[in-house]
Amino acid sequence: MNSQKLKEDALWYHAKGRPGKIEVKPTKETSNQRDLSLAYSPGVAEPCLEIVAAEEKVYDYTTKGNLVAVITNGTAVLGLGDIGPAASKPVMEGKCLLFKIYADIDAFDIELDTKNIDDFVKTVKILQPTFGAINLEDIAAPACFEIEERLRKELSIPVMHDDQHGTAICSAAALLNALDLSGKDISKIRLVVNGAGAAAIACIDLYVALGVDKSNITVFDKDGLLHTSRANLVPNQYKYVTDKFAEDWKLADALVGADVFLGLSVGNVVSQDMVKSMAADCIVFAMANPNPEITYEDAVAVRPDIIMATGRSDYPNQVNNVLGFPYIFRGALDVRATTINEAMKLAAVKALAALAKKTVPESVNMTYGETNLIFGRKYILPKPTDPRLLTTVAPAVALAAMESGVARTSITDWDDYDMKLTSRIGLDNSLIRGIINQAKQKPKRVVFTDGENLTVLRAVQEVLEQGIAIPILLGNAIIINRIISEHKLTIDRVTIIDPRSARQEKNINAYAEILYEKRKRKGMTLSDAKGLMLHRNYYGAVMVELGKADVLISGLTRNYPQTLRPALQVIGRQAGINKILGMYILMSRFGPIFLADTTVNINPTAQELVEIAEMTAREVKKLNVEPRIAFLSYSTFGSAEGEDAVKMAEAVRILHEKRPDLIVDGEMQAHLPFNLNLLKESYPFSPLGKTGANTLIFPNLSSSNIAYNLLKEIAQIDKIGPVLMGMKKPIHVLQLGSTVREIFNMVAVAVVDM
Ligand SMILES: NC(=O)C1=CN([C@@H]2O[C@H](COP(=O)(O)OP(=O)(O)OC[C@H]3O[C@@H](n4cnc5c(N)ncnc54)[C@H](OP(=O)(O)O)[C@@H]3O)[C@@H](O)[C@H]2O)C=CC1
Ligand SMILES: CC(=O)C(=O)O
Ligand SMILES: [Mg+2]
Repeated sequence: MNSQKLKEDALWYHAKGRPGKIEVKPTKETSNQRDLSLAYSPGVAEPCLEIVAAEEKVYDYTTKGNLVAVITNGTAVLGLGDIGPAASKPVMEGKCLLFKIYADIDAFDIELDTKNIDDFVKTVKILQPTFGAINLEDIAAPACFEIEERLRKELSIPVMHDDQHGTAICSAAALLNALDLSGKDISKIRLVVNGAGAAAIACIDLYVALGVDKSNITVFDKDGLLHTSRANLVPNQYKYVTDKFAEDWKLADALVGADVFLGLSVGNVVSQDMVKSMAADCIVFAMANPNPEITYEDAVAVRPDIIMATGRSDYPNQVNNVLGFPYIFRGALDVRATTINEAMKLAAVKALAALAKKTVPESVNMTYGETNLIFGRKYILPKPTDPRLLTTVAPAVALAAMESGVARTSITDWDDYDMKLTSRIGLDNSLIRGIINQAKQKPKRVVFTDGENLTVLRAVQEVLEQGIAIPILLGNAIIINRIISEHKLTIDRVTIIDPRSARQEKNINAYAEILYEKRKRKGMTLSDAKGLMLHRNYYGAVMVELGKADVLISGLTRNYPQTLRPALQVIGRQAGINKILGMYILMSRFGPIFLADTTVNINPTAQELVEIAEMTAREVKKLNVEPRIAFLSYSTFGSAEGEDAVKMAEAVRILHEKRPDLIVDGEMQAHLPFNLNLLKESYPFSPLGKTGANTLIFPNLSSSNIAYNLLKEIAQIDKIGPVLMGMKKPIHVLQLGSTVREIFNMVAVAVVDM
């Protein structure tokens, strides 16, 4: 993306809707007078009194145990420098967002308008009762060293300066793995560091703890080499002064023959010549944000043997503290640690380094558009979207806290902890990101029958921008171009076809012949077929049938069967398939939930439900998710009588016999596969007891349709669909009211679903 476009998009992203990136949401019901009298006066007095009697109870009755303050004074914001507290707020909100999406930690940003160390420390100390932990962020050295040290001493909750220790932990894991790949001995490497601030000094401290020889380290800041003669250094920096070289030694001199370069300073201060001069198999971590000390392209262009990393997500090897802080704090909070100590930091380093050597889940490969991410020079650390980070790093940190005696509670059932961690983060984002990336690899020609619809056109613009498909629009070109220009959309070089225009007459005649051949023994005349071909749903369907397009996206309509009819008449079902059916994907906090059949079969028999479940399972697998299927009912394992309950039980029986490879159970009430404690306790025999269900089969169309509409409206859950299954070619009908994002996601799924 070019920098002007990035600027526009980033500003729009931050300003749209509710400005900013985070909000506060109640976690308890507040719908009636009773709820309110519990939430607030008089009921609220009761937890207050409990906490008065035993202060630890604050963790049981309030958000404290899951609440982190992200605190800054805006003096070293990314590599932007001292931009002040207000301007730092977008970055701090960003950190809060990352805490939430990666580790389900609630975080508030607090920007303090002071550079006075005493005021800073005093303020944070006063804030202590509110929070479970303090994440200090983007506070410049040397003040940050004293601030952190004093707060760690004076507070009884964990305090970590992320730019120091989060960065040190992630880059140390990267260094261990890079040395492993280059076959170098940590005690012998020559390390050159640019930047002697918060991040750099903490990284060097940790590298030394891991075995780097202090006498092999040279450090530079804005004023040059950290030399024994320098008078303007603080004790933390003074640890790394040298007298081996002249005071005016330059970075370029130091890099000759160096094994490792660590950049935590500002962008574009390292040249290609400097990298060229480094030792064989050199390691370059250019970690300044947003612009690294040298760009990835420039560095690898001159050194094919390099192991290169930056802080950015758009190149291989992102070494960024986002791989650390969410999980370090998660582990610390979960055992109510009093601090984050060296043992916990080292545990995080080892967990991160080891995770990079494990087989990468398919969902992560898909997210990055890779076919096979594997430990090596371009993959030395896990990717930030890897869901295993939470279940790997947080337990390692929690265990280290327990073993080193700083935990106030312990975890005893680690399997249960693993399950709780998994359920904290839905896999929804990674699923759709994976699908989008897969679509980008092989974009297909998608014909949109509603080319004159603004929502469709907005989605088409997004499709073009992300390169997931090659759109073809059906509709009147004058109308379409007018909408594009009125709404300042950037849709160019797109094919527009108007079946009603004179230019299409030849095609209409040829396409009508196709339809006529298929329907002539079902009462259709050639003239009927010609008339129908003027309708875009018929015209689009024939395009797909003839291979002039790969996918048809039609709708937006309330009348689903009517919109589907042209596709059924022209394209028809896959061989051997008796049913077509629709599936919705709901992006829930439990991860993606697949619902079927939500669109076609009004009252399927047990046998038909078996077919629906098998087809749905196949589709879910195509999206790289292992289906775990629950057959839903008002009855659980025979608890109630009735035709529908018996039908569902019968379908499960058939499926157990026919497909022992599938994880299936039921009939069961809808809450059970999402309330694992209850399911395990009451029905320990159920194969869904361990992980719950992600694929829900409904007894009939009424129940499925009601369920997904209720869920999406009341819970405001994003949905994709309906994904139509069983057709010979990918045809999908949008529902009236589909949003731009829903249409875009539908296109991505349709492209992948071929
Ligand atoms: N990838 C990641 O995960 C992380 C990256 N960073 C990045 O590291 C950088 C530093 O952050 P942080 O340590 O918090 O900030 P600090 O302000 O504490 O430190 C900045 C350091 O860089 C030095 N510096 C500035 N300009 C130059 C230059 N031209 N040549 C050499 N040194 C220079 C400063 O020297 P002086 O004191 O003389 O001004 C100072 O020592 C930022 O770009 C930040 O985005 C930080 C944390 C995590
Ligand atoms: C990543 C980060 O914390 C920084 O660049 O400051
Ligand atoms: Mg930072």
